[in-house]
Amino acid sequence: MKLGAIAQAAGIALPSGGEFPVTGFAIDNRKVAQGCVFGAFQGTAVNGEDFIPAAVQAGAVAVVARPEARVDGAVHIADANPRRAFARLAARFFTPVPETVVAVTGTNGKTSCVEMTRQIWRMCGHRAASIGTLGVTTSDESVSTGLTTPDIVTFLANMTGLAREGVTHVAYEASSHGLSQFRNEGLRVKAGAFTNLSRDHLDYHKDMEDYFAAKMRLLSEVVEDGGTAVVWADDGEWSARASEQALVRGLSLFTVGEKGDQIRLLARQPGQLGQVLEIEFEGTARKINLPLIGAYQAANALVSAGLAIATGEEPVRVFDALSRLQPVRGRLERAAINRAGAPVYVDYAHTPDALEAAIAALRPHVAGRLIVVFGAGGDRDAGKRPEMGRVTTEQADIAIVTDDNPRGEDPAEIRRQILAGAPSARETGDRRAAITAAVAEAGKDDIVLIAGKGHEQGQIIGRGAECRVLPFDDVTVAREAAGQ
Ligand SMILES: CC(=O)N[C@H]1[C@@H](OP(=O)(O)OP(=O)(O)OC[C@H]2O[C@@H](n3ccc(=O)[nH]c3=O)[C@H](O)[C@@H]2O)O[C@H](CO)[C@@H](O)[C@@H]1O[C@H](C)C(=O)N[C@@H](C)C(=O)N[C@H](CCC(=O)O)C(=O)O
Ligand SMILES: Nc1ncnc2c1ncn2[C@@H]1O[C@H](COP(=O)(O)OP(=O)(O)OP(=O)(O)O)[C@@H](O)[C@H]1O
Ligand SMILES: N[C@H](CCC[C@H](N)C(=O)O)C(=O)O
Ligand SMILES: [Mg+2]
Repeated sequence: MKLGAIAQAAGIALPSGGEFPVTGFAIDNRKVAQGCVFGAFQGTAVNGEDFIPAAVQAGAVAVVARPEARVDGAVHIADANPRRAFARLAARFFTPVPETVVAVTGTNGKTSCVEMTRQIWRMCGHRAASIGTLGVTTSDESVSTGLTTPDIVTFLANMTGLAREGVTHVAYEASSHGLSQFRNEGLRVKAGAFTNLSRDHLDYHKDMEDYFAAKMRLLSEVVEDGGTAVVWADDGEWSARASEQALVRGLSLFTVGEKGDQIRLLARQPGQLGQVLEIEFEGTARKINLPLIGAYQAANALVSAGLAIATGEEPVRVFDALSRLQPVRGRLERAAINRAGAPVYVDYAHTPDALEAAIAALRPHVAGRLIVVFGAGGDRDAGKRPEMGRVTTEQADIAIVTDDNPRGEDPAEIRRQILAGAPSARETGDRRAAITAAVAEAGKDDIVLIAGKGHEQGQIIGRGAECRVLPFDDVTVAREAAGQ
């Protein structure tokens, strides 16, 4: 494909003709091959513009960069927002792409929703995939990309790869980092979902308004004209504002929840291994036997149903599929039962709100004590740490603070910050020791919740060149602690 044709299709002006072929796109000079278009972006760690000469040396034929950047020896595609311009160009290069694409944003529930949406589509007979924290997942396999929202080149290349394999439906996770860095653009996104907003990532976003604005780009720009916004209606002001954003943009609005207009949750009865949901859809009441516990999983299942309906699935088949959903890896996953008979759950709660939701999900099942083992990641929002401590000590019976990916920080200092909000909590830095102690202590009426790492397979220690990932899997450690 010639650069001129790509630029024309993307609606981007070129300084010269562009009568030469493009062989690929790269945002890292180390990945540039002869004939590539290089995107030079100012990052949080380094300035990509510093790598323009190296990229040209490696064969870049064009560089997308700010007008003030200096480009010698290649076409300078100047744009005040180079990430967006690059994404638009790259999206013209990577074809084909799956026909039906939806995206999910929100603080918690993105991974769960994209995975449940994938499962519903599959049960409706489609070849479907999801892209997010768990990686690129199809019915056959799951391949990690390392980030929730991969970089734009990986993202589009994956989309094309999936389309070539015959995948027609993809649900992807749009993190706030991904949205603000234009890591997922240029596709025809038929529907976008908003799950909720609560404290996270305030190391990256200035404040909650800034964080919300990043998420709202999904509804204001990424979803295609005439598309649908599926909004969880029960998150107060944030839900109201997301709905308003959808209407201002002229999207169809599909709201879900107790306050939902399209799928209304009328009642929820927790059972031993699942729950019965009573819902109303288009004036008809229905009962759904959801084989997953917790209000939060009910919310995610209904948002996912909304996405499937918004993309044309038969509502009856969609609601039927909910009763056959498989658990999402590391989300309230029952990892083991200890010798006394106490179940041990692993969950990915790593925000105050998620801890509250995970504890609330288990509470109806606890006759004795709920023992929670948790920590907070290093080099991430520090302000959430005391809040995580406070919520957990308030809602659990025993709270044990431990390490969760300290990265470049001193783990003792992270624990100290959590403990500032949780003076009554215990402290055991070594995660294996903390899990082992919790599992050993649980009696037959108790439940253990191990929060924060979910599906993760490693403990990240150190930063930059010093960074090491020590193998660690909460589920395996829980099983070992339970003698299984
Ligand atoms: C803060 C953040 O989001 N950083 C991500 C972002 O980096 P950045 O654009 O700021 O890039 P940078 O490292 O400063 O480099 C600037 C530019 O120079 C280029 N470069 C850099 C070095 C070099 O030798 N040559 C070169 O060309 C880089 O490719 C980049 O384009 O873009 C990079 C490429 O896509 C990501 O690898 C990087 O993720 C870092 C490792 C990270 O930890 N990100 C986390 C916080 C993250 O993104 N998390 C979210 C949300 C999680 C969730 O809640 O689910 C996610 O979507 O995963
Ligand atoms: N709808 C929800 N409401 C409140 N809490 C939720 C909800 N969905 C999930 N959670 C909590 O958040 C945790 C993470 O869920 P999930 O992985 O689906 O979210 P995510 O948005 O993808 O997270 P991340 O930002 O880390 O990618 C769950 O283990 C649970 O504790
Ligand atoms: N996507 C999330 C994952 C957090 C998981 C937790 N285990 C941690 O390391 O903080 C983040 O990057 O903030
Ligand atoms: Mg996720």
